[in-house]
Amino acid sequence: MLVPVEGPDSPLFALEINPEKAREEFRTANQKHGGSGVKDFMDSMGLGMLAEQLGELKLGELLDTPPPGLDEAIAISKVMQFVESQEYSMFTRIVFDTAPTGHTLRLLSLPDFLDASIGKIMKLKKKITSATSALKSVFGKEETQQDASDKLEQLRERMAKVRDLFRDSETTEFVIVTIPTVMAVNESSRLRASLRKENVPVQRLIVNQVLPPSASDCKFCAMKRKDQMRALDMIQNDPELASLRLIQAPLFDLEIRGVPALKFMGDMVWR
Ligand SMILES: Nc1ncnc2c1ncn2[C@@H]1O[C@H](COP(=O)(O)OP(=O)(O)OP(=O)(O)O)[C@@H](O)[C@H]1O
Repeated sequence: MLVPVEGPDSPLFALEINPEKAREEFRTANQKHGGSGVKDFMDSMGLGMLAEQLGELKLGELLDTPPPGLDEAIAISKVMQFVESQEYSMFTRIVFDTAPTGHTLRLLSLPDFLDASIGKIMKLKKKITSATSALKSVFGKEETQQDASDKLEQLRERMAKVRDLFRDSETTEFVIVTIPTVMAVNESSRLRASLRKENVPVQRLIVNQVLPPSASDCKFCAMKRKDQMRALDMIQNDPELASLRLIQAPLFDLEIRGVPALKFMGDMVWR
């Protein structure tokens, strides 16, 4: 559910997406009208053999052990739902906080893969539907199996839109956020390379938690800062990252929590 962050008049809203729950919705729709429902129905008519053959198509299993990245796809699909809905047209900006790099990359390369997977699921579904509707027509049963197929088709259409939205530099920007360590910089470089391959627009790189120059005689701080400066140098010399607009965000001595703190930090980062 979309909730205002600061009370009723807040211009800032937040929403947590629970992919597991969304997947459950698909699974339930499938089970109700497809999977076991079909098998029971056919069993009751002495057609268990056919049901078993259909069972070998493992439709249920496809949803139980979804292809990698399906969770992210569903999350994005939910966001797309909001982008399309009139109710959400009041928003000027939608910030999508992605999962760690590996998931994000999977997500970006996913639409094509998923398109094929959904296509496969739907083909199987059609096979089952035509086999059972022949039987149903004999008994005059009108139950439809549209629900699950419709949801999959919807998911597929949304994925296509997401694919386009992510690549539209007029409306979308992918902001990479990293920290000044060698490992994080290397990871960000790989991320940028992958985003480039996928034609996703990137302009800015935020380096968070940069230690301010030490005013005191803190040896640890001086060492740490030197270490961070090395990572920052790496960014300047990295073929993937050097061309990006670099924004440094200092490490604050307090944990950034709550709207006033976030606003304070935001004002510094987005000057
Ligand atoms: N510059 C900063 N100064 C002080 N605290 C910070 C700073 N940046 C982040 N933090 C704190 O570090 C913690 C983790 O931050 P955040 O949730 O932004 O990280 P994240 O990388 O997005 O995490 P995840 O990968 O789990 O989403 C939070 O408690 C946040 O307040």
